[in-house]
Amino acid sequence: MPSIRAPATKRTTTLSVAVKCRPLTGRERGRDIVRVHDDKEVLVLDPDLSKGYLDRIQNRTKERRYAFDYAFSPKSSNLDVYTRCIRSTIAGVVQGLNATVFAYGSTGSGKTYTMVGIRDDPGLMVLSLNTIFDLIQKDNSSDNFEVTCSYLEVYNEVIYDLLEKSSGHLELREDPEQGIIVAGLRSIKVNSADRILELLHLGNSRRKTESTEVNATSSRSHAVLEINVMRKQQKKYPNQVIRGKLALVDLAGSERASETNSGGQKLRDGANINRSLLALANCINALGKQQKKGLAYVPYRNSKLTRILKDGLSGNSQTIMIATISPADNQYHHTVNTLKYADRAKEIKTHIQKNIGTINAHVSDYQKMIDNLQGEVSRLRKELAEKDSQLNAKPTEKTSDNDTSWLNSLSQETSENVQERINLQKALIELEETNLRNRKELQHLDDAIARQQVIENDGAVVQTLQARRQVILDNIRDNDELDVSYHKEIEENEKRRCQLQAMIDEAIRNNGNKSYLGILSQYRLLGISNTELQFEMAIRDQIIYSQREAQRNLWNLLMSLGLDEKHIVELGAKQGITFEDIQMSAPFGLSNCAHSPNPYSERYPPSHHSVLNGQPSAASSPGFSPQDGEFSLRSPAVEKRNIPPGFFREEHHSSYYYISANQQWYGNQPSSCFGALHQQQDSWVVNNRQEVNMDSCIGMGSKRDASRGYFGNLPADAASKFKGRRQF
Ligand SMILES: Nc1ncnc2c1ncn2[C@@H]1O[C@H](COP(=O)(O)OP(=O)(O)OP(=O)(O)O)[C@@H](O)[C@H]1O
Repeated sequence: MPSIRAPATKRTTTLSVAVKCRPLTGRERGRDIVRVHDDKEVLVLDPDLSKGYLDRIQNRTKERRYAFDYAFSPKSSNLDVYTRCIRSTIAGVVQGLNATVFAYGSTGSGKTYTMVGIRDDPGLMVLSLNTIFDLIQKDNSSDNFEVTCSYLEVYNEVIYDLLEKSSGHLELREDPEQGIIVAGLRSIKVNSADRILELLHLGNSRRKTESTEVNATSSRSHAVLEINVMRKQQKKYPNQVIRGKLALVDLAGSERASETNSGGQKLRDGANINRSLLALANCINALGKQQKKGLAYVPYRNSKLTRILKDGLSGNSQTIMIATISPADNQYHHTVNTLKYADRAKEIKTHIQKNIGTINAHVSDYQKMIDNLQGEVSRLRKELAEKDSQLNAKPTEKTSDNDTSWLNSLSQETSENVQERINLQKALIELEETNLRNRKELQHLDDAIARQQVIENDGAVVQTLQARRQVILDNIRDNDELDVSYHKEIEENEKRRCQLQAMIDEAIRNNGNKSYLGILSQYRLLGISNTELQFEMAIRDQIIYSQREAQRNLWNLLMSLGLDEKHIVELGAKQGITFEDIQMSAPFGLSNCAHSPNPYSERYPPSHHSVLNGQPSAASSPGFSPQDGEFSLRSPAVEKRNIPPGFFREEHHSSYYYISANQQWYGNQPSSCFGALHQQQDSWVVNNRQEVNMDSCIGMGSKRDASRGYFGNLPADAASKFKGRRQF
């Protein structure tokens, strides 16, 4: 009998930003221009000493002032940083939460010093590890713990395993359950902080560093240390596993070629470092914008670094950014630049939830359809492996070494070309998805404006709607530009594919060796079907991911309809579904719902539209529900009353089926801003108009929604558009 797990509650949290200013180093001759006030404020003075009082009051100086969650002066030690802004987060990792700490700043600003540290001032990596093992030792439950650790670097857009002596190139893979994973990365079981420190030192000795003008030991790669803590319960839920993950990231520093005085390989490294940091900065920008303006496309796919950091930037992670700066006057531009990004990062929201699973967490834990999809994935994988081995089969007639190496490099290039194509196509899908929702909202806004104008020509409501309309138009324009650039990249990719094909055709024409020709043409055919298979696998992974989210929504919906856990379990049993491991964790932000008349409001997950930490969330009002196509303005009075939020996916993508966030509860029945809700068969209706449909809550790509086919969570028009373009 299939069984599903009750989903853990998600909590929306804001990325914490700490700024750390290092002392002037012995190599620096400059003036100290950074001041830290009240442990939160950073003031950067104008490096030009000639500017006086008059310039200042006339706003002609380059003086800049910023406020952050935490700010540390050069006198602060790594332990100070750790105690104030990291330690409490680390405790969550042992309880099954994910956390990311990353240091961001220009070259020589103190990132490695902060993350790794020195003997007398151990860095955040060392301090965090000590805490994890301390907490495990002090834990007085009977739970079993297992700690594993991996350490990688991204150098020139290639991933290496720092725990392997001579690591090959590693690839990223998207797993529907775990998100982005690095295929083949070694994960070592460890029993003490000392053992991890040993591994850390070993890894650091393998890391690519160079001496530059700015920093004697400048890191040329981004390093990610990941610690996984698995907790197996012994008593209450013996088959339950809780997994926490801590990612500690030491980024390479941005630099100017003129400053680092580098050439050749160093210059190329610098360009690559800057490119990936630019990709990170673009993601930070887009995420910051998203919080202020709603849907904006976040270009994670533009670098390996941003793909690896995706969870830390917007997914399931409590994230802390440590922006490191130098106090020297000649670093003014770098310092202000770092602070600008740090300031934007303050807006970023992530959504954390406990990672609870079962020891036998397996596909069979999910509904039958997911089983089928998963089965198909393995079938395709097998087929792929078979085709790969056919490709590698030795030719009957011996080919020369030259031919073999030529074939190998051709094969390598073709597979890179294919991979790039898949990445671009996936990015396009996400982009189109965002745009479709934007256009749908625009359409509803136009309707709402027209309706409202009948009542009041240019009143406050119309103005708010129009302001929102402008924001959506801006987003659409930005996304369209991005769309054009992706299409250009696809054209380039296609050109290269044709060139590769022409090379093969040419070889076929010029080579008299029959079996060699056979291999070449077979290779070409298999290459094409390989691409198709990989693509189908990627799409299926996406569907599985959506299905799991749909299960969460189904659970939440049943809760919202007033059923308690017991009822849901009974209902599930009647349908042949077993709900197990019911672990709805303590509700978050309950204080905000304290006056809710709904007896079940405490179970509600937080939403974009809810009031968080006493602050209305940025995405609130006006409210738009793409699922039911409804647009509504909530009055401030409604906001203040902290209505129980509705249910919807919290990720910015794939949120087609969220349910109206405007429901309020009176007595035992939900109502909405549009009027009372009445239950009619399996859906709720508002004044006879369908509001919440069970089908739509069960989700996209469900059995009842077969028309979506492979394109699971894409609306049919996006899918058909995409299908039309699909030509490898
Ligand atoms: N808080 C600090 N106290 C004393 N010295 C520091 C401090 N922070 C950094 N330094 C010194 O500043 C120099 C540069 O630091 P570090 O190597 O950590 O910079 P980085 O940002 O990692 O640079 P890159 O991006 O080039 O790798 C080093 O000599 C380091 O010892």
